[in-house]
Amino acid sequence: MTIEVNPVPPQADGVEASGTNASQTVPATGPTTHPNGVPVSHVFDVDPHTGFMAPQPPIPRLPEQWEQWEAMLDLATNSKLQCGDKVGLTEVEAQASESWRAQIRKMPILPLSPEMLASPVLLRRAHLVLSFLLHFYVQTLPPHDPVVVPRSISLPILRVSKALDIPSLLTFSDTVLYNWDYKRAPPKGEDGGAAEPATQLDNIRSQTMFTGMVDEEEFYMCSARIELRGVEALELMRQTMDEMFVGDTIAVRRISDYLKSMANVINELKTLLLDVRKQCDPEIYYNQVRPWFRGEDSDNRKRKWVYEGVDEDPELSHPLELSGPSAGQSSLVHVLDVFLGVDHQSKSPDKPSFMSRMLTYMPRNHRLFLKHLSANPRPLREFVISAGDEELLETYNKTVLALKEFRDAHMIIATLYIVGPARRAARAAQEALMGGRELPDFGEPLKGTGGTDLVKFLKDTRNRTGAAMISDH
Ligand code: HEM
Repeated sequence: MTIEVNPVPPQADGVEASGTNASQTVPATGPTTHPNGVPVSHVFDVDPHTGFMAPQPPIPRLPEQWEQWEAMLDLATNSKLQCGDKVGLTEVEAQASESWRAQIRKMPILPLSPEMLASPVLLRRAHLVLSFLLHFYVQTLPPHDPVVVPRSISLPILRVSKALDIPSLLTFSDTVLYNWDYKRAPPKGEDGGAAEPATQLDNIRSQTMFTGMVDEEEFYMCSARIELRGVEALELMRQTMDEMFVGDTIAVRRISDYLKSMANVINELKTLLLDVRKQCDPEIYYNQVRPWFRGEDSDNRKRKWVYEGVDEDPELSHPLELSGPSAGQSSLVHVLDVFLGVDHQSKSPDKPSFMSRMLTYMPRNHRLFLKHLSANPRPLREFVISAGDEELLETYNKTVLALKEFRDAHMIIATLYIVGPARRAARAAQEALMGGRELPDFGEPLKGTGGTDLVKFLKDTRNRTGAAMISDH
């Protein structure tokens, strides 16, 4: 059970926790507990209560020093800026965008300060704010203009991204993991402390959005709920790995029970995914929310994104690839794949698979956690094969089936939210152009925000999941 892992920084063998003040290091492989008793997950910023989500609501605003970034983001959202290629964009809307962009170009290049560089919490909010500004800037441009990101955004976002070791554009961590708050203060839990976030799935909201519409918020919160509900799967995974370490008959029974529970959790993740339909309208999502996410590789006109000033700073380099945010960057789903032994490796050696490309878009410590997990010397799938236990084999297969069914549901959602609206938008555009004559087919396959040929890609990942099931003869 291995996954492809892109190059990681030198601390891969001994990782510093960035979400806490902890400075323990752990080896890159081994059991789920560090020799000095610290759970491995703590070191990787995987919280026992919120998993890959920030353990507490992230800071909603940067300190005064960086107020200009926050103020420009407020201005963009309050002015309800519109994408430059929106059908029927009015002159007033185009001018509002141009005036906002002119202010961005005049904004000074704010330095990061040692305090920010030492604080993951500040860096994450800075990445979030700057990447929303970046996407507002790029996507409001007139469709034929070149994409030149002004220094006031390009230099700080490149520096912040370098410090966090993630790409310099909007990622899943900006829209979901580090972009949440409670709607109301959480009630008290049984122990008198605040109730577990995983019990508060209907009590969470987004902090920052492009449109402020409920459809956009529900799109982010659907993923957030899946991350929080998935925390139980992470715990079951940990318990399974500890039992595999023991490996006797009692351990096999326990693992079987843990896998049964995990299949139930994955079934619930599927329900949470399908629930996105309750408050996120597919046409609104496709036409008004999704266009903001486009990265360089899903630009309709294949424009390059030029980050102004990058050549003037020897510490910086031009980004090599820029895919927009996708829940394909959710570490939780990758972890389930790795744990169950689903193989997403690319079959062509010089072309990394989408799944392995998406690792580079995840927070560094989550990427390292995946690397740690995939280096596990006792993978579950092999354990199940060698145990030769009928019940264990059956529960393992049922858990893999649950993940495959999650992906079946995901294909339904992608069809509903992208394929259908894309057809309708193309038909409407053609009818306007051709006075209702017969339409030609799509010239190119539909692209996901992560730049994939989405229909083929999603079918492939679904089929690869099913292929992990073990036949019993
Ligand atoms: C309206 C909701 C959603 C839509 C329209 C959607 C659409 C897509 C598309 C088009 C892709 C192809 C990759 C790309 O180019 O971006 C993708 C990939 C992916 N999405 Fe979603 N998605 C949605 C919600 C979710 C949620 C809530 C999750 C779970 C956290 C999720 C998990 C994934 C994963 C893991 C992949 C990688 C491919 C795979 O593992 O099958 N998606 N999604």
